[in-house]
Amino acid sequence: MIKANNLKKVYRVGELDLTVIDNLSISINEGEFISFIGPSGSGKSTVLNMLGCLDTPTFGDIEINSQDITKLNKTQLANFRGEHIGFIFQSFNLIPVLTVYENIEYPLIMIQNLAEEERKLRVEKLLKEVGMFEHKDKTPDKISGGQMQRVAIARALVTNPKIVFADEPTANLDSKTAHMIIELMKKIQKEHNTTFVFATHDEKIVENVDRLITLVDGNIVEDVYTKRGQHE
Ligand SMILES: Nc1ncnc2c1ncn2[C@@H]1O[C@H](COP(=O)(O)OP(=O)(O)OP(=O)(O)O)[C@@H](O)[C@H]1O
Repeated sequence: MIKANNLKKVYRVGELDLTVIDNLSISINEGEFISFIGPSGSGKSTVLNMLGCLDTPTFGDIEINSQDITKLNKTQLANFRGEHIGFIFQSFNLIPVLTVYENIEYPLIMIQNLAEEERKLRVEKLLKEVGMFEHKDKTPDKISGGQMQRVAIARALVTNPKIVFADEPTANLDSKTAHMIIELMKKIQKEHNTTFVFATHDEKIVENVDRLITLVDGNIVEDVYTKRGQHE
């Protein structure tokens, strides 16, 4: 489903070339619940952004659903991302002037040309799935952080992506809410066979994934299937 070969990412900082990812290769299978872990600055977000088509590698290639995305131009890449990939961020990134309903509907208007009735069906189904139907007409300032992340999850899923990337999705949530959000993502993974790829420091996510990939200084130093992944 995802195959990355010899990825390298170099940032130009002033006069210096800073190599933050160096010769990284990885395969991720359909339906995996997987996380990148590692110290701050080890390159987790950089890898997630490249695999998720938000950023491009300096060298190397990435294949997603048999498409080499490093061959696509900017517009093609944005379209590909809209069709195949969902993103969940630490800071939720909801649009403040739109209601909960409109935030979830937004990718369908922007990316997929769907009839209004089909949009309504999809948005309402997801509102129910993430437990936010009764809050659908509120703006983000009227709901809690956990509820905002539920909306962000629904927004990430509304285009029916096969892969969802989640960068520190629980970092701004209290422990109990974080737990509920992880359970919600696990449920979605099981029911839809959606691949979830996390970057996190959160032990609660680490305890729940099938596979853990440890990054240090932009390299994979460990790639293990957890007991949960082996037995289920
Ligand atoms: N746009 C950029 N320009 C220059 N350097 C960058 C840029 N983005 C990230 N870096 C550097 O790349 C390295 C990896 O950063 P990255 O955010 O991917 O790490 P991370 O493991 O996700 O860290 P954290 O756990 O703190 O979020 C860091 O040294 C960071 O300073």
